[in-house]
Amino acid sequence: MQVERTALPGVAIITPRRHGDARGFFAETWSRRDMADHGFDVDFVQDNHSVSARAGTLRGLHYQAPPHAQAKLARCGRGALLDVAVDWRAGSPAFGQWIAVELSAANGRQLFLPEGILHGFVTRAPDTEIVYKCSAAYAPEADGAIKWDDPAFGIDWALDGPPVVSARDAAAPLSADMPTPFRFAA
Ligand SMILES: Cc1cn([C@H]2C[C@H](O)[C@@H](COP(=O)(O)OP(=O)(O)O[C@H]3O[C@@H](C)C(=O)[C@@H](O)[C@H]3O)O2)c(=O)[nH]c1=O
Repeated sequence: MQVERTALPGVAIITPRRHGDARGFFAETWSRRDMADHGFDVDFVQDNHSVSARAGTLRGLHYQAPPHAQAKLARCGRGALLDVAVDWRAGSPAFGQWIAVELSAANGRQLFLPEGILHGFVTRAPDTEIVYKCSAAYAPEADGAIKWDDPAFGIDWALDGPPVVSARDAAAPLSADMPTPFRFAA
């Protein structure tokens, strides 16, 4: 697998090797051994799968607060999406910075997010599917969201028009009104 570090410490683009043949391809989409060899020591306990019917559907920016914080490994099983990570760890050299990576069924890329990173994405094609591994179980009482268009972050979602968002995401607070519960650990 190929590992590309990003400007956010601990956030990486992972591209598994695809073994192509006349039938198609084979890929290991998650290997604990290979991830550990690259310095990612993470123990996933839950897999999530969502499908968004319309292109321009935006989910985020989401987190689970400690002690239920989640590292995630996301990939796109069908269609294409722009995956966004925002560093929300107090004391991080990249605090408040964001990156966006195109994940698609075609490019096979994955995005690894450590704890303390806000996660969101916008779909680029109808019926786009995302699957992601999480290092902590769902804990509704710790589930949180920050407004996707928070001016403190200034994320360029490259939208054509207003996105499709959930009622919860439309009403999410700004980061200025929600102190981060995360601390950066180098
Ligand atoms: C996240 C989650 C939701 N649910 C339920 C709660 C709710 O009834 C329904 C839909 O939840 P949501 O609207 O929060 O789904 P969604 O907006 O897709 O939330 C997800 O967004 C992306 C960006 C993430 O990073 C995820 O961690 C998660 O927060 O599913 C679970 O049962 N388990 C879970 O782990």
